Amino acid sequence: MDDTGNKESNKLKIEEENSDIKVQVWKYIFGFVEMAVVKCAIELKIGDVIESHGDSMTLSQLSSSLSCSPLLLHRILRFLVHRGIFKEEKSSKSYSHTPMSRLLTTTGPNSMAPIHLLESSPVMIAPWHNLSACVKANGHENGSQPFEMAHGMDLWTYAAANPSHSSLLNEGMACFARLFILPAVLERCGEIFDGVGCLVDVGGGNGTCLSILVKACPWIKGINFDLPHVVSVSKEYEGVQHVGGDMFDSVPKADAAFIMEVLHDWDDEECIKILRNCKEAIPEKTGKVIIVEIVIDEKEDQISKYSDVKLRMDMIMMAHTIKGKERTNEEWANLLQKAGFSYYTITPTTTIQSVIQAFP
Ligand SMILES: C[S@@+](CC[C@H](N)C(=O)[O-])C[C@H]1O[C@@H](n2cnc3c(N)ncnc32)[C@H](O)[C@@H]1O
Ligand SMILES: COc1ccc(-c2cc(=O)c3c(O)c(O)c(O)cc3o2)cc1
Repeated sequence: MDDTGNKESNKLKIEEENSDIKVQVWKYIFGFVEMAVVKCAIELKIGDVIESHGDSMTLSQLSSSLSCSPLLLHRILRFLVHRGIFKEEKSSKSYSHTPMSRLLTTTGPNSMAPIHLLESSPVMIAPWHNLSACVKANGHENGSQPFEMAHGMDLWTYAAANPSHSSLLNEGMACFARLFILPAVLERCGEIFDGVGCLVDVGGGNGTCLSILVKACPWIKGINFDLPHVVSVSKEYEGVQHVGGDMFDSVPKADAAFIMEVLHDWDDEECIKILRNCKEAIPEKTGKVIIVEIVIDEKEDQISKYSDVKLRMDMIMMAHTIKGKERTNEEWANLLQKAGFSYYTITPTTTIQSVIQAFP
């Protein structure tokens, strides 16, 4: 092809790429719209009403049940149906559930509402506005945290001072444990709990995780260890003892320690302190620390369908803690070595987290 031909084909390629970019750019500019409209659907209880109706519902049935504008409701449902949240049956002009919309009911074992309402709450959105300032400020010593800039204290201090937010946080985390992580851990590596008589869940939240584990592994006696303001309002579960304390001081003794989605909230120095206290709590010869956390994919051949959400979680840690982060295999190895563990294994699961077992 002569020069003119090359120039023309390059011009076409750039135009094609540009037209694609001109479409892709909107998801960054208006990315918040999906979160906000799903939040609206949850607060309207659209999913709950369709579920309790037991079948599909027409727009007028829905709008009268929800006491809301049929015109606005139609436009919200049109937006949601377009992305597979609810289904419109053209013949009967009615709406029914899809697997994704079932996650948006406000109650029941499949509800993701608590974590969505947590992430979309003003308390958790506010820190994002401080991100760039904190990224700059942390270029030097003692930079501030986005959450602290927004609320005057860190996430956990705020939760201790605001019981309603603490409940939203704990219910949200429990959602993830119940719906995603525990099923994935038990499916892929349930044998890690064989022979464990007493298991302490460090930073276990409201005990949901242990309540599921002791049902699946009835030989386990669970100790749910978290801050006093968390365990003091936690529901009682058979086989689970709630213990309040500070993981930076000490961890209750057990055959094995379990710590899920906690270490990523903290920097290396704080993680080493927590891990050393976990190591102190277990038998030197037979004990282990079971860590459930994201392992960031570094190499091209590790990239998976979960790679994007893992990086999103790393950004959430930056916005909510600045000190916390998701870690790569190498970073986990470095942390565990500094905390005095002799060896570790990493087992991927069928969700975004992996199971890291650390042995004294
Ligand atoms: C992100 S949540 C994870 C909860 C639970 N492991 C899960 O995955 O659902 C982190 C937990 O660490 C707890 N936590 C924070 N600081 C703590 C401390 N100093 N001692 C004990 N627990 C703490 C919080 O109260 C919260 O329940
Ligand atoms: C799919 O499994 C999960 C996804 C996300 C999370 C999760 C863990 C956290 O620790 C966490 C957090 O600390 C936080 O401040 C936040 O806003 C969200 C969040 O999500 C767990 C499991």
